Amino acid sequence: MVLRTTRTELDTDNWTMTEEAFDVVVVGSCMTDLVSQTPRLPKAGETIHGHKFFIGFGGKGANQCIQAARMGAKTAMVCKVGKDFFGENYIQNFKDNGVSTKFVGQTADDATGAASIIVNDAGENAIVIVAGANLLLGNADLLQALPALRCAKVLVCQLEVRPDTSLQALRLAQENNVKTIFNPAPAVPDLDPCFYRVSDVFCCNETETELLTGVVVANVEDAGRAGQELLRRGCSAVIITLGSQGCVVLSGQEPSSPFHHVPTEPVTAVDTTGAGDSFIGALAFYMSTYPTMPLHEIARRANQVAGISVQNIGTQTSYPSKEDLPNDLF
Ligand SMILES: Nc1ncnc2c1ncn2[C@@H]1O[C@H](COP(=O)(O)OP(=O)(O)OP(=O)(O)O)[C@@H](O)[C@H]1O
Repeated sequence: MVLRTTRTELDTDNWTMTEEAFDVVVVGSCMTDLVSQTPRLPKAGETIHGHKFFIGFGGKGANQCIQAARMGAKTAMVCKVGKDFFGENYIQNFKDNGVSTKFVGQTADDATGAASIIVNDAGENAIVIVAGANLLLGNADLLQALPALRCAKVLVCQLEVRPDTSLQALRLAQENNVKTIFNPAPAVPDLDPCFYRVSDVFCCNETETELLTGVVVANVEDAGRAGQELLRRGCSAVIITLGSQGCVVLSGQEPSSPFHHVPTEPVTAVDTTGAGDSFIGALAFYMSTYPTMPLHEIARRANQVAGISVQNIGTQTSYPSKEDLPNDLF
C-alpha cells in the first residue's frame, strides 16, 4: 500500500486526527533486555546457575527516542509492543521519560520484542533476539501517526523493524520537508538503495560502514573515504561514528571539503552498550532544536553526550538528561 500524504486525500479515509507538532518522531523498535550474569555460558542442554538477573529497556528506536527526550526534545515514538507485561512496562517507561505514547500500538498477535542475554564473568555474551511485535509495525501504523510524521522537525529510523516500514516513514517525512536521520542498524549488506536518497543524515558505525561500502575502516581516513562513497549514493550528509575516536562528518553541501574529523574528549569508558543510540538521540535533539547549527558542531556536542553515556553502566540507564549536561551544550 502506498500512503498518501495530502490532507484532502486522507479526508476520504475517515480522517479525524489533528496534527501535532513534535520535535523528534522515532519510527522503530522496542526490546526488553533480559540479562543473566553467569560464571560461564551454558552448553546445549545444560542448566547452570547465574549470580545476577536484571531487566533493561532497549531496542535501537526506543533508545534513540529516550535520549532525545532526556535532552529536552518533545518526542513521540511510533512502535508496536505486545499485549503483555513487557509491553505495558515499556509504555510506562516511555511515559516516565516524557515520550508521547499516542502512536505506540499494542498487538495480541505477537509478544513484545525481547533480547535474552547471558553474560559470563569474562564479559563474553550469548544473545537471542526475538523481534516479535516490532515486525508487525506497518503502513497502517504510519497512517495513524501521519499527523505527527508530517509536522515533526526530525524523523529518525533504523532497521530493527521491517525495512519497508522504515523506508516508507522516511519517504513520508521527506515529502513533508521533515529532516530525516537514518541509522542503518543492525547492519545489512543488501540495503535498498532508496534509503540513501531519503536520508538527510545517514549515520552509521564502523561495522555498518564496512558492510555497506566494502571499505575496511581502520582509521579516520578510511572512514572519510567510505563516507564519500555513501554520500555519492545520494544522502545529503553522512556521519560515521568511530567509538573513542569520535566521528567523521561529510556534507553534500561542502563537496570541496572532503570530511571533518570530530574527535571526542578522552574518558574512562565502563560500558559502551548503546553509545551509538545515545549519539543519534542527541543528534536528533540538536537538529530539531538548532536547525541552522553546522553538522560538525552538532556532531561535536553529540560526541560529548554519548561520551557521558559510556561512563555509566547499562543502556538507557546510562543516558544523561539535560540537568546532567554542561550548559554550554545547550
Ligand atoms: N570509549 C569511548 N570514549 C568516548 N566516547 C565514546 C567511546 N565509545 C563511544 N563513544 C561515543 O559514542 C559514539 C558512538 O560510538 P560507536 O561508534 O562505538 O557506536 P556503536 O558501535 O553504534 O555503539 P554501540 O553499538 O555500542 O551502541 C562515538 O561517536 C562517541 O561519540
